[in-house]
Amino acid sequence: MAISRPMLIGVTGGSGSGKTTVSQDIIKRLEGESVVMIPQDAYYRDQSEKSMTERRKTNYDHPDSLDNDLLITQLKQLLNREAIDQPVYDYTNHTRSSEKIRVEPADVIILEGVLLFTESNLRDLLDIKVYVDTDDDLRFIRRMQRDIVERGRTVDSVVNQYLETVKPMYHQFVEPTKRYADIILPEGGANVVGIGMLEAQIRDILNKNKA
Ligand SMILES: Nc1ncnc2c1ncn2[C@@H]1O[C@H](COP(=O)(O)OP(=O)(O)O)[C@@H](O)[C@H]1O
Ligand SMILES: Nc1ccn([C@@H]2O[C@H](COP(=O)(O)O)[C@@H](O)[C@H]2O)c(=O)n1
Repeated sequence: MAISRPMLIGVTGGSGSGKTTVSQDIIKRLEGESVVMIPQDAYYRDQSEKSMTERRKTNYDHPDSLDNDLLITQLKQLLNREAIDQPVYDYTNHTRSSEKIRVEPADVIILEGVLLFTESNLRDLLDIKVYVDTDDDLRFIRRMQRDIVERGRTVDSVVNQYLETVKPMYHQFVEPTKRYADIILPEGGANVVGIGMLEAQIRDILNKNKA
């Protein structure tokens, strides 16, 4: 039985904090329930008109780099139980790919991304706000390993980007939004107790809405 209104959970925190890991763990724990995950990264602006040199200079940790209007429109569609055609982001080429993913509505929508709580229009849609809080050094190490293996980056490019934009923007735009969180989850995916409590809260809301 579907619940009356889908539940929207926002999982934010710095790059490499474990947002994706936590979100995937929640989805695994909620097996059998109707759950979908939306990455905010899919809504980075299209830059196909720009040269590769220009794309490399973009500040991807500033709120203006994201098309939050499209994200909010599509979230409202999912909340109204309408399917969406979600954009797909290509990190190697720093732009949207030509593909789109059809996402069907679900009872639980997990939205994860670095800049979820900066804009009140987006924040106000979230039923549960989670901030994954992981030390800067761990986040940097994890990002370095991941970006080289999965996002086509070099050691130099990861280090330069981190010092020029990722770190200063984190302290300017991301970390201050911790105060909006309902739940602060230290250590991300390793925090089984915290994730278990989040799972219990989601199940509680689901069961109340099904009754
Ligand atoms: N607790 C952890 N211990 C070790 N590695 C982790 C842990 N959590 C996440 N990672 C790894 O760190 C990288 C970044 O994690 P991810 O969940 O993608 O972070 P985010 O979505 O916040 O950028 C991934 O390669 C992931 O496998
Ligand atoms: N072309 C791009 C677009 C984004 N990024 C970085 O992605 C980070 C957010 O994703 P996480 O999975 O790490 O949360 C963000 O910090 C951007 O710097 C990029 O490097 N290139």
